[in-house]
Amino acid sequence: MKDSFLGKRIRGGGYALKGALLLIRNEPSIQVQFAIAIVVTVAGFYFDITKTEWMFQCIAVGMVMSAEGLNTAIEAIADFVHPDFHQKIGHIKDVAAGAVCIAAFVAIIIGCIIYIPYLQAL
Ligand SMILES: Nc1ncnc2c1ncn2[C@@H]1O[C@H](COP(=O)(O)OP(=O)(O)OP(=O)(O)O)[C@@H](O)[C@H]1O
Repeated sequence: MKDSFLGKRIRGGGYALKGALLLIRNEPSIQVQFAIAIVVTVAGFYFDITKTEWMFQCIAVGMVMSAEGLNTAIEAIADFVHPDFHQKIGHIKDVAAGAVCIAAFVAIIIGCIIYIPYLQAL
């Protein structure tokens, strides 16, 4: 079982889960996004949003947190391979942060499309 196809997949899933927990425990930006995810989940139940809205909301939350996780990994690699100041490292980090910015911008638009009509109906 240990080195079987299924065993390797299960072990890989365990490492990935460990990585997700490490991000939530140690990364302030992920912690903020996790808190926002909880708030919008509560809002989703409060306003009784539709199944489609739940799907878009879940995709938006997953997209932002995944992008932030990858950004964190890229920053860690950049600092590991080149701990000193370097223009190229700055560019790499800016581009990685830019990806998070795009994901967050799209998530904000999705949030507005979902919740503005519910807020107007209050
Ligand atoms: N080694 C470096 N060389 C050149 N510029 C850097 C370097 N490290 C950081 N920078 C610049 O500073 C910005 C912030 O980098 P930093 O690694 O502090 O990211 P951060 O977004 O503050 O991440 P975190 O808050 O997760 O530590 C980068 O986007 C880049 O423009």
